[in-house]
Amino acid sequence: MSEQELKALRVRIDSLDEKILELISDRARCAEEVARVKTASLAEGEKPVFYRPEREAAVLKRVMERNKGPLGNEEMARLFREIMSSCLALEEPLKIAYLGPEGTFTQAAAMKHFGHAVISRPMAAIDEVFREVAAGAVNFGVVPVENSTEGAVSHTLDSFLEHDMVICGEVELRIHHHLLVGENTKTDSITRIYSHAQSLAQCRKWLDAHYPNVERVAVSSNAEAAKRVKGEWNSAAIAGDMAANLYGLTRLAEKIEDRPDNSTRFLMIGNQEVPPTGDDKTSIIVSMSNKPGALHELLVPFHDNGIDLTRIETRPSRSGKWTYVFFIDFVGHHRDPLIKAVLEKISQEAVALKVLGSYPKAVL
Ligand SMILES: O=C(O)C(=O)C[C@]1(C(=O)O)C=C[C@@H](O)C=C1
Repeated sequence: MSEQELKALRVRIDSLDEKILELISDRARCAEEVARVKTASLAEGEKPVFYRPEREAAVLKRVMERNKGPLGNEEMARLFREIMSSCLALEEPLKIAYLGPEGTFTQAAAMKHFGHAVISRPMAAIDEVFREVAAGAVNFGVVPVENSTEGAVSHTLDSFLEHDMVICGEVELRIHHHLLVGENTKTDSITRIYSHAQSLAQCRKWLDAHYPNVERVAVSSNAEAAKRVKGEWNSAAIAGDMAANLYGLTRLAEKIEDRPDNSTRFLMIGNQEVPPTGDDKTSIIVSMSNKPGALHELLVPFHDNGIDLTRIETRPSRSGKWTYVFFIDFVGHHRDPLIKAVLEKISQEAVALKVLGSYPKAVL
């Protein structure tokens, strides 16, 4: 390519950037107007609801449907995700609590869902995320709920039994783990590997093959593991890219998870009900009486009405020995007439039924 051609293309890019800049500013001004309209139409004592997950899902879907390339749909939606995040911040900067410390996959999930124009606060434990939301100190919380290799995150499920929360969104993240070391680590003298218990389990086979005699130490998070390694010469950590970059660690081995499709699903928790979008999921907790066929009775209405169950998990109820609750996710919104009828049928048989929330299926 000649210098001349390159120059001409850069002039074109500059002119396109100017147009994009103008359009983004126009859009931001529109969001400010939206905020004004939302605030003006309030009844006495009513608070404006700036964040609208159902609208955000619709905007991102529309972008993906209309995208003609060459950028891929996900890439384009990520750009719009950030534009919308900044527009919302003009209306009201969202406060988000997540399972910290900084550098966890949960933080990455929070950014993927809400974008970067939020005020985010790392919490030391899942229960603290729930408490922060319940206290109204933040608008939303982000917690991991299940991993495709290791299954349910029981702390999160148990926290739903103790707190009244509304699930308002979900996001899935591909989880890649690396073996990380610090500047001072003697790589042939590693005697200890730190990570979160779930991550150690997700890399079990790799560790058995490569470090069979090294002590595996479970700590509160992957980011905490990365932090510890910085100051020690004989240890390594298993963590992801965010933690590696944050603590300046080197990747001794990359993508060491046993399953290449290893993914974690995260939930957004808050106090806000989300209206139907036509492509939603619902999460419920049900407890049945301890009698033969109880689980069958619970599942029949879903089967009879052709409702797609996406997950079912059992946990001790914590209110009696050998009694259990079921966490069920299914496709549909609790306001859909068919789903309403199914939930009514189940509640006739159940000891208790609680709808944790209906929310748009993850777009990104
Ligand atoms: O449509 C709205 O209600 C808006 O507030 C605008 C907007 C946007 O930028 O598109 C911003 C925040 C909401 O969460 C959803 C959409």
